[in-house]
Amino acid sequence: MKILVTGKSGQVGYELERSLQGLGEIIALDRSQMDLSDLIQVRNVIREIKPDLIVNPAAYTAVDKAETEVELAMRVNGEAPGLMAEEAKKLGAAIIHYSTDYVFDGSKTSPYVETDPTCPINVYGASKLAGEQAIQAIGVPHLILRTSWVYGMRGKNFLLTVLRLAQDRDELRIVGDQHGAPTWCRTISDTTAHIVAQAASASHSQDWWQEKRGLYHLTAQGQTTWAGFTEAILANAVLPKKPTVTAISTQEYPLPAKRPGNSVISCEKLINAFCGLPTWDQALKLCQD
Ligand SMILES: NC(=O)C1=CN([C@@H]2O[C@H](COP(=O)(O)OP(=O)(O)OC[C@H]3O[C@@H](n4cnc5c(N)ncnc54)[C@H](OP(=O)(O)O)[C@@H]3O)[C@@H](O)[C@H]2O)C=CC1
Ligand SMILES: Cc1cn([C@H]2C[C@H](O)[C@@H](COP(=O)(O)OP(=O)(O)O[C@H]3O[C@@H](C)C(=O)[C@@H](O)[C@H]3O)O2)c(=O)[nH]c1=O
Repeated sequence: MKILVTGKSGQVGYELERSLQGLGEIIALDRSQMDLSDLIQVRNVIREIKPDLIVNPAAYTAVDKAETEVELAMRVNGEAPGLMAEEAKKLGAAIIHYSTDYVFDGSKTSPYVETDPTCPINVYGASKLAGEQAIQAIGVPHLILRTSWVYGMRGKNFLLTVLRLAQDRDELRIVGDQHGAPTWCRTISDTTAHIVAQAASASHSQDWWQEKRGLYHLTAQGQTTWAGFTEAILANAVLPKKPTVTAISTQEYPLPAKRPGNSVISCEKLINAFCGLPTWDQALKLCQD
């Protein structure tokens, strides 16, 4: 099986290249080899490689910048996934795509399930929702995996921001009224590999995709706030001196893009269909080990 992975320098893309080893011929590309803002290039690269499966973690993820780069965010997150799905369909291939908790407005008081209505409150969320809908409209075998608050030991993420700020600050003032599940990028890549292995070992691949295709939530289990996440990061870290953490309200940390208050998404559907998931604090410890 030939597997095309996009965005190989990103957090999830980097881990996917490792997690998918042994499941087929992995062709992992970075932005310079396949730029999702160049739809003609995307089409040509897919036609040249002719993958059996496209795994697409590449995305425009700069949440605040997206508010002013609307057209670019929409092309990369909204249009390119639809084009990839279209090309996959022509090849008889399947596509696995990632989306976000930011497709919701965060007003629900319990975890969001896959059938809950979406209502993004920022451009990034709207662009990711457009990508989901574009794939769903094509009628190709697909999995859309919505995740949240992704971190790892490389790239740009909240964990590394906290460790950097901790070096020269006595106090970290962090939002404590947004709730979600921090998710290690390796949890996402390993779970994806588990699913791909299951699909590959099915006696009738088409029946497997027919049965399993669709939208799933994939995050670590349990929930916290950004302030709670910060406390846990600092507790695991070995530092000469640790700053105190003060939980503040969203209004006290104004940013260009709005964030949902409740970002917790239920993973029951994925757990029942595929495999279990670690709790966010277990995974964080492993990541920081
Ligand atoms: N990060 C998070 O907190 C969350 C992410 N997600 C989703 O999970 C998926 C994986 O995210 P994650 O790995 O964390 O994201 P990262 O920001 O770590 O990586 C994104 C990757 O996409 C690449 N990329 C950006 N623009 C383009 C482009 N025009 N063409 C090709 N590649 C491009 C980046 O390239 P370069 O390295 O050159 O910049 C980078 O390698 C995405 O779909 C994201 O929307 C969902 C919830 C939370
Ligand atoms: C650095 C810092 C951030 N914050 C707040 C701002 C924000 O509400 C929260 C998280 O900040 P960030 O800007 O890192 O997070 P953000 O970019 O909003 O993260 C999101 O990224 C996209 C890609 C997703 O899909 C989401 O699931 C989510 O992970 O922490 C503080 O309160 N104090 C601080 O010192």
